[in-house]
This record gives sequence, C-alpha cells and structure tokens, in this order.
Amino acid sequence: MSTPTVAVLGGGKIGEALLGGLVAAGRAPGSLLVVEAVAARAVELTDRHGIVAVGAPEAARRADVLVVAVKPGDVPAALDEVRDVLAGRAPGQDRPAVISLAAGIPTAAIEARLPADTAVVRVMPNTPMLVGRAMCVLSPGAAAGETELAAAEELLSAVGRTVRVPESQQDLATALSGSGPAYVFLLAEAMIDAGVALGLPRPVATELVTTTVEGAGGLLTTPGSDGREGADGTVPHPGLLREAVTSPGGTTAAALGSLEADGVRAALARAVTAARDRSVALGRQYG
Ligand SMILES: NC(=O)C1=CN([C@@H]2O[C@H](COP(=O)(O)OP(=O)(O)OC[C@H]3O[C@@H](n4cnc5c(N)ncnc54)[C@H](OP(=O)(O)O)[C@@H]3O)[C@@H](O)[C@H]2O)C=CC1
Ligand SMILES: O=C(O)[C@@H]1CCC=N1
Repeated sequence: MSTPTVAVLGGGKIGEALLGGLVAAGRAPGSLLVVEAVAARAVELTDRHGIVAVGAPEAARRADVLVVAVKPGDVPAALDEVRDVLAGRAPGQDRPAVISLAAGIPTAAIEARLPADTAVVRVMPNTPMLVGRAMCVLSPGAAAGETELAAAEELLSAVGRTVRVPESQQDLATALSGSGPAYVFLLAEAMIDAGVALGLPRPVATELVTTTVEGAGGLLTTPGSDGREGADGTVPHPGLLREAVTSPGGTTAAALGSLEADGVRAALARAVTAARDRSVALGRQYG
C-alpha cells in the first residue's frame, strides 16, 4: 500500500513542526502537502523540508489525512475552503480523516462545517514534534472510530508519543503539554539570565542550562531513575528526583527555599489554570 498523503492546512509553527518532524522521521516529502496563506512562508517550507505547497481545493482532493493547523480564529475559513471538495469525495474510505491541532476548538464545531460523518480527531501536539519528541493528546469526534484513531496515532507516533483522553480533558491537556514547552523555555531563559547577571559568559550559561534541562528531562523519563525498586516501567517521581539533588544544608535547599517563598508552585498552578481557561474561551469564541 502506498504512503497516505497528509495535507496540512497552515504551515506556521506547529504545521512546520509536524511536517519537518515527519520528514526527519523518514517520511517522503512527496507524501506531504501544505496549504499556507503566506507565500514566503510556503517557500521556506519547500526549501527547508522539500514540502510542496498547494491550494486548499487540491489539498482536499489529494489528502488521505487532512490536518488543520491554522490559528483557532482561522479554522472556520480554512474548513470552508475545503468543504465542497470533500463533499464531492465518496463518504467512507475515500474521504480523508481530519486531524485538528487547533487549541480549544471542539470536534463538534469542526464536524458542523464539514460533510456529514467526516471523521475528526482532535489532537493537542507540542513543538518538540520537530525533533521527534512530541506529546500528542488525541480525542475522537463523533464519527471517528478505532480505525481513524489508530491511523492518527500511527502518523503522530513518528514524531513523538501519543495518549488518548476524553475530549472533556483537551483544554487541560492544552494547558499542560501544548503550552508546556513555553514554561520550560521561560525557566531556561530566566536561569541563563540569572547566570549572566552573576558573571558567567552567556554561551557558558546557555550550555550549562540547556544541558541541565536535557539531562533532567532524561531522568524524568527513565524508569527507575528515582531509585525506586524494579525499573519496571514506573514513571519516576519528580519529588524523589528533586530530593536526590538536595543535600542537607546545601545549595539546592537554599534555592528551593527561595523559590517556595516566592510562591512558584502557586504561580504554576495559576498559569496552568489561565491556559486551560483560555482554551475554553477560544472554543466558545471560534467553535
Ligand atoms: N505553536 C504551538 O506550539 C502549538 C499550536 N497549536 C495550534 O496550532 C494552530 C496553529 O498555531 P501556530 O502554528 O502557532 O500558528 P501560526 O500563526 O504560526 O501558523 C498558522 C499559519 O496558517 C496560515 N493560515 C491562516 N489561514 C490559513 C488558511 N485558510 N489556509 C492556509 N493557511 C492559513 C497563517 O497565515 P497568517 O499568519 O497570514 O494568518 C500562518 O502562517 C493553532 O490553532 C494553535 O492553537 C497547538 C499546539 C501547539
Ligand atoms: O498558545 C497557544 O494557544 C497554542 C496552543 C498550545 C500551544 N500554543
């Protein structure tokens, strides 16, 4: 069987993360299409990843999987551009499944703008997709069955990990893993700046911090790294990993005491709540 054609509506940050990640994972660029409103951006995607840009009707005609990767407010217009061509394709296997990456937009709102019984899978990805380290959170729409969900998982597993959740949990997934990389980048940026402020050359501070974040990520995802028995697939506990760094009366305890006094946990809880609420609001506004 030939490789299914994946067409991505919107070649921005997340569209490129998906397309670039798929190419980096070994997928033939010829099996990928992008529809991108900004002409110069389309040229960039061709130059960087060898992806061909086409118009929305052609994408709708050729796609086996249609990915919606435009901003939430642009979703209705993007769907309107493909609806008629999709309606002209036979329902069932000939009609592509739709994977929506748009934050906040419910599957029901997407289904309402497409031909009846279009299979829609809502996915919250994140930008580490570009380097094959995505967290993609999937929920099926009303007409998406096991076949479409499994196909979406197979596609996205090339660029990272996948997990299924009920759609009611998607706004929270958006707040944790969708936006989450930005929290880590902010933390890294602030640590680098602090090191520079205290006298380290910026390239040195940057190498120290980025390698530390990478190493900490490795510990967080390596079963048994927290010293618990078994290494049997148990997810390491962040608290135990943190304790292992924290020598009695030492430097880490001093830093953590300062962070707690500044309310870092409450600040993160408020941030995640704000992101979740914004996702809900986007769905109400544009869904
Ligand atoms: N960035 C991220 O980390 C993540 C983003 N998402 C979701 O992905 C979606 C895209 O986000 P992001 O990539 O950051 O946004 P971008 O603005 O970077 O990319 C969207 C691109 O699509 C273009 N566009 C707009 N309308 C159309 C259209 N009708 N047809 C084709 N292209 C169009 C935009 O052009 P123009 O600029 O002219 O509007 C822009 O170049 C959003 O819904 C977001 O919620 C989900 C998870 C993570
Ligand atoms: O900021 C946003 O709205 C998108 C969704 C998750 C990450 N970026």
